Parts: sequence; C-alpha cells; structure tokens
Amino acid sequence: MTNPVPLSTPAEEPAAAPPEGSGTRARPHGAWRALLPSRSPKLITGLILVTAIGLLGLFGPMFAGDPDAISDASFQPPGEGALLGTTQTGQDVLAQLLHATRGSLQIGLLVGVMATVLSALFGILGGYFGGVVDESFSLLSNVMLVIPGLPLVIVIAGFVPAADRGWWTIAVVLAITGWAAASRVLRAQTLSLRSRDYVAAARVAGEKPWRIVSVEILPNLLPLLASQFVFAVIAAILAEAGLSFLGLGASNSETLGTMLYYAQNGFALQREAWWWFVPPGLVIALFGCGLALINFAIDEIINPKLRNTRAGLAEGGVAAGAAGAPGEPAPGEPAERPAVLTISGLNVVYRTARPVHAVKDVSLTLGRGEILGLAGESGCGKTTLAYAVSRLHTPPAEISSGSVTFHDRDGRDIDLLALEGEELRGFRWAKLSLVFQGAMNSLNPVISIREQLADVLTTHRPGMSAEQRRARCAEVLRLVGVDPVRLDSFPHELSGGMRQRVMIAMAMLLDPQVMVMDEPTTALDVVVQRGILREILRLRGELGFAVVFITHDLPLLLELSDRIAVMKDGEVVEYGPAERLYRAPEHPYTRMLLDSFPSLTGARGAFLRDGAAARHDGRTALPGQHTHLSEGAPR
Ligand SMILES: Nc1ncnc2c1ncn2[C@@H]1O[C@H](COP(=O)(O)OP(=O)(O)OP(=O)(O)O)[C@@H](O)[C@H]1O
Repeated sequence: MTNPVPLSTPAEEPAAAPPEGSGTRARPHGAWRALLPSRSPKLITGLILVTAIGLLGLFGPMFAGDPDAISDASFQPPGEGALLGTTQTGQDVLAQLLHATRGSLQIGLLVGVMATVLSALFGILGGYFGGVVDESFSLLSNVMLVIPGLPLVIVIAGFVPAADRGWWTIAVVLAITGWAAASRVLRAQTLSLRSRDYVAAARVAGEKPWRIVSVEILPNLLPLLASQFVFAVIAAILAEAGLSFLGLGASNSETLGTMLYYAQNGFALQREAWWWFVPPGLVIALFGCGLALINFAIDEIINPKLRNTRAGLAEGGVAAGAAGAPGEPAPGEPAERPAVLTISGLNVVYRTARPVHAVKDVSLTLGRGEILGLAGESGCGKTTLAYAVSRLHTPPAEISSGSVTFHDRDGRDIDLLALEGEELRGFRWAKLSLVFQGAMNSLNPVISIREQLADVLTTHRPGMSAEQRRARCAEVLRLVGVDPVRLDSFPHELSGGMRQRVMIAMAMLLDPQVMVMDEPTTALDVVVQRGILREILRLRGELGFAVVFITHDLPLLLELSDRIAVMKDGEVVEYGPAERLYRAPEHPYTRMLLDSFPSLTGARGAFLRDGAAARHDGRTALPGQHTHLSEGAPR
C-alpha cells in the first residue's frame, strides 16, 4: 500500500468517513487430509468401541445359537457350558446378547438417521428461508415439543397391534416423536449463520440457495448434527428399552431393552444373576460412550481450533532457542533512550499437529517514548510477536523460550512472562495497552462510548469518583481529536475513523508507558489513516509513551518510526534506525521490501515491475519520504 498523503500534510479526517469492511481474515484452506486430527485418542477409542459393538451385532448372531432355546440349566453363572451364563429358563445369555445387540443397533441407527434428517430438514430450511416456510415448520416443531414424548410414544405404540409392531414400526414412532428439539437448535444456529459475512457474500455472488445451504451453512452445522445423531441413537436405544419394559416393544425383535425387561421380570437382581442384566447394560453404555467420543473427534475435525495442541509436543515440536537470528541491534546503533521494554531471545511456537515456529529468537529493545516499527510480509510473525509480548497468546501458541522485561517508570523491572492472574490483568492496559487491527469493531454496539470508556476506569481505578471518570473520558477523547459530545453516542453513530480513535483513546485512558498497535489504521481510508497517525505522533510527543507499531507498510514506518525491525519467517532480519534502514538497507529482504513499494514521484518499484527483488542502488524517494526523511533524520 502506498501513502500518498504524507504525515506532515495537514489533511483532516472527514467528519463522516465511510465505515470500513468487516475486518475478517480468511484462513487459507488446507487439503482435506490436513483437516483430519493426526492421532486422536478419542477418535480411535470411539471407533474401536463402536466398530466392535457393531461387528458383534452384525456377525454375532450368525455364530450364536438359538436365543430362545430353553434348557434345564436355569440361572447358571458364566462358565464352560454357557460363556455368559443362562437365564431363569436356561436360555443362553450370550446368544441373547448378540441377537439383542443387533436388534437395538437396528432401531438406534434407524431412529438416529430419521430423527437427524427430519430435524435438519425442518430446522435448517426453516431457519435459512424464513417467512412462511419457517413459520409453518416452527409451528409443527412447537406442536411436537408441547406434546409429552413418552405418553405419545406409548399411545402410538399401543395403538399398533402387537403383530404389526416390528422393529421398524418402533423406530418410526421414536423418530417422529424425537426430532423437534434438535430442529429448534438447528434453526437457531442457522439463523445466526445466515447473517454471517461469508453467507451474505455468497448470496451477493449469486450462489444458489441449495448451494449456500450445503456449502456455506451445513459444514458449520456438522458438529451439531453429529452430536444430535449420537443423542438420537442413544435416546432411541433407551426409549426402546423403556417401551419393551412396558411390554410395548418390538414384537418380532430381540433387543437389549427386552433383555433387561426379562431380566427384571425374572428377578435377576434379587437372585444375584448379574450376568443376565450387566452385559446388556454394559453394551448400551459402551456404545453410547463410543459414539460420544467419535462426536468429540468430529468436533475437532470440523473446528481446527479444537485440534489436539499437544500433538506437536509429542513430536518434540521445534527446538527452543533455535538458530540465532540477527535480532540484536547492530553494533554502533545502541538505543539512545532508556529502555522501557526488552525482548530477548523470544521464541513462539504454535503447537499444532505440524508445529509452526512463528517467532524465532527475536531480541528487540523499545526505548522510552520511542516508536518501534515492525515490518514484514503477511505471515512473518508480527501479530504473534505482539500477542506474545502482551501475553495475549493462547494455545496452541506457546512461548518456548526467551524473556520480555518491562522497565517501569519507578525503576522496577517486571518479568512479563512470569505475570499471572490479577497481576497480569492489572499490568495490561495500565502499563501496556493494545490497539489491534479492526479494534473499532470490538466496541459493544449497545453501550454508549462514555460507558465503555468509564468501564475501563471503574475496573482499573476503582478509587476514582464518577466526576473524575467523566472528566478523564472527555479528556482522552479530546486528545485523539474526537469531540467529547460524542461520549453519549453509540458506536454505530460514529464513523470508522472515529471509532478507531475511540479505541486509541481507550488504550490511552490509563496513561500506559507502552502501546502495541497492530495495523491500527489498516481498515481505514488513507486520509483518515494519516489523520490518526499524526495524532499518535503528537500524543507520543506530549505524553511520552512508547509504541510498537506493526504494519506491512514499510514507507509508512519509515515516516513514523524511530527504529524499524524487519521480520521474515519469524526472524528479525534487520533492525536499526529508520533513516539508516532507508538510506542503506543491509539485508536483501529489506531491499526487496523497499523496492516493492512504488514511488509516486519516481519510477515504479522494481519488485512490482520485475516480479522479483531487484538490487536497489540510488533508490527513488518513497511516498511520504520527500516530506519527512528528506527534511532530515527521523525523530
Ligand atoms: N493458531 C495458529 N495455529 C498455527 N499457526 C498459526 C496460528 N496463528 C498463526 N499461525 C502461523 O504463524 C505464522 C505467523 O502468523 P502471524 O499472524 O503472526 O503473522 P503476521 O506477520 O502478523 O501476518 P499478517 O500481517 O498477515 O497479520 C504464520 O505462518 C501463521 O500461519
């Protein structure tokens, strides 16, 4: 991006700059294989349980004898003649168990499929299409919900003559009475999904409704559908057991429910014949457990954030303190100001299945009141570094080694990586605050600006009176160039530029010594952006805070920063005063970056023109540098 409006040009932000885009970042899609969890113990255990019980139900009856064959050996415990013992009438429990497993699985799976299809049909289509479709589907599901399930099942099952009450009849009855609750959940989720940016984008792009539902919405609902399927299967197996217990079960089928029913009727518990009721109970429990574990794993597959972050650890990850990078200040370029933040040998690794060493041995010193620019192409680790320094990183990101020391005004050195809980909360914002890209979107739309600013003060400065809070809120707003009348506005009543200024004001509320700004103005148009950057420069001069300023935009950093660190693949490849970096870049990557920005006054950048880094000698001036760098050394 070029910066045609130099910082020194008195260009004002228009009162109503157009609101910015959504600020969402698209993650690159990996191959389907990459979506699979590498070694998920949950998935493996779940699959083993479900497959084993499935095979037992599928093939077991072929090898088992007649489950109804009566013999004299009544209540025989497990032993040689009968592996799982016998019932009151001498029937073989193992043979019964194998047939019953098949019967229950048939009913459970059929109900699971039917109930899930019904709930998806009514819930997703109703939620997506809205209007009459939604109203009629909702009416139907509401009616099904208010009718008490079990009595309805009993009535329907009782209505069907026993001779016709096959396992499929019971399955249909259970499915009809069991889809409504799931459909309400799916409808609510679909309503939320259909208003997301990417669905709106697909609609604007002219995608057909069936494609939007199946490609944009359905994949996001898969974890929910999977868990509802699991729930429906388990509920069906249990409901069928209940019906059998009442004598309303499938008349032509042996199920785990009927087994329990006969065990109860045969006084198995009283006669301590545990082998009669424990095996069917255990099969139900293990099957449910297996399905639940598979459900967890499906969640991890669908949602990459849930994937096992320890997989990387098991593989040893990336060695801490990897090969040194030229992160130290070059000799002869010591920090002139006393340091406020010292980052030393910092390594940050994303412990994913394939670990990403995002920050490699970074060492930087931020002087008091200094603006340190952090430049580098997308994905080089700038945000990861900012998050780690602010202790905002969350798993799978892990600081594998290094230190971050904050040198407080009062002379204390604070080890940032050792701060925990209350200490960390108290430190962040009061001494080190942050403004992130698209921060303006984090303002709560239903709370006024005044309340949102005052909230920060109430949390961190509980001793402040309401009057003092009001005065401070007005003061910071004035500082960032927003009229304090706006305190009573709601975020939607402000322009994008104003909202971002409010966020900067919020970051300044507690008079921090360091502000980390990650692309704070990227979402704004260039005129508004320059207005805000000028404010930051002015405030830095007035209030003396130091800034770590992150952007792709090297020309902008050349104007703004005292020193610049250039990052590539997680390493700081060049670090020095902005002026030196511009006049005599040492690293080929810095030269390439400088060459990649076209000049407004000279020849077009070599990178854009040639598609490759060109050696750059006698560089033409970059936008903005005419007005700033050419006037002398940076601040
Ligand atoms: N949650 C994550 N899990 C695994 N890798 C991640 C994760 N977040 C970021 N990364 C990787 O870490 C590296 C650094 O990412 P980071 O977001 O810090 O880059 P950046 O320089 O800030 O990029 P940009 O300028 O586009 O915001 C990239 O390779 C990225 O793919």
